[in-house]
Amino acid sequence: MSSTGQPGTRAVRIGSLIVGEGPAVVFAGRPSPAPQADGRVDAPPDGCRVSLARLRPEDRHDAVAAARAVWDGPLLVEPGSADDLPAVAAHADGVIVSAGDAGDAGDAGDKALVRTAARLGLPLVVRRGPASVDEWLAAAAACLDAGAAGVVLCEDGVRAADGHLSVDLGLARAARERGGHPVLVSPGDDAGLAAAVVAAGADGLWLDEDAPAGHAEAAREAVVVVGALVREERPAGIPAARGAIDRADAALAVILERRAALAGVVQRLKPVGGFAGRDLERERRIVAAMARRAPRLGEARLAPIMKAVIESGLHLAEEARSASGENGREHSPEDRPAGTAGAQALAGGRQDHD
Ligand SMILES: C=C(O[C@@H]1C=C(C(=O)O)C=C[C@H]1O)C(=O)O
Repeated sequence: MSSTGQPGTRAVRIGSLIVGEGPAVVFAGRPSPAPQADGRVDAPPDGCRVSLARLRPEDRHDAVAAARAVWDGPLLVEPGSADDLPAVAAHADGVIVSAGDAGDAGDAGDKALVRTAARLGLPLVVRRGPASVDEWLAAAAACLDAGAAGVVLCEDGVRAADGHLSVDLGLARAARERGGHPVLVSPGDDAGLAAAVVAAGADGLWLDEDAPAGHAEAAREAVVVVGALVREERPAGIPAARGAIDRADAALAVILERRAALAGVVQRLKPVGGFAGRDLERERRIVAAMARRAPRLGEARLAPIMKAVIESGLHLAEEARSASGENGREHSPEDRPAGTAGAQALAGGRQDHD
């Protein structure tokens, strides 16, 4: 955000959410306050999304109103026809349209729908479908010409006859670069692609409306951890800077947990493990290597940090060893470096919550 608190040119506001700068975002499907089978309620996504085309026309207004009744956060709605626009205007924070409808190839009715939607004073999210990058960007330009309050592109991929969804991250990246608009990617219901989406430079993703419970939360974890590593953030105030620090710390926690597990493996394999087998020359080389990637901190500041990190790992290994008897090889919890949600997110794995 700029120093005035307004989003920059790439960023688009959807309700209370800024898309395009700051953290990457996750839109889930229809909002649902329902707890899961184990009584757990998922952490809320950043936004929700309702598509009306697959509902009967007479049910659509109520569907949008029902979504708004249970969800006061950012809400995107995809109208099925111009008749749905009053409900969209009353409740939505953004309108989803198709590049094929907005661009030159759209038929008169579809183009009229997009033009009317653009005049609602809301941002438009333009799905690519089978359009080329040129057609996609031309559709985005047409939406802005028609009065849209900002445009977000969404790479929603192409579904083959066998049901397989092909999402083109390279194309999404090229369109973001060329068009200057934020880009979302829709990886179907596969939260395991969330890390790749953010690593490719997209500003967020949306999941299928029927994605299983827990997938939005898993996608969010991946987006936070990977986003902390790859997204440039220029926070303008203390709350934004603290938010960015929280995301960096989330990634740090995942790495620290993983590192402790790996150091524990070495303790069990070395002839003399734990504090008794400490290797200070190896520790010095670790700090020197890290200083090349963290030159502002440098060796002098990294050394005490890594001393604390290494000693925590040694304490953990010694505790695990005494808890599991003589050799410490059985039942060691640190044998499972991929056991946390964050680590699974980094690995692009799915979260199963059933
Ligand atoms: C892991 C080892 O044991 C100790 C812990 C280290 C670490 O956490 O990186 C490094 C050196 C040793 O003091 C090792 O020898 O590599």
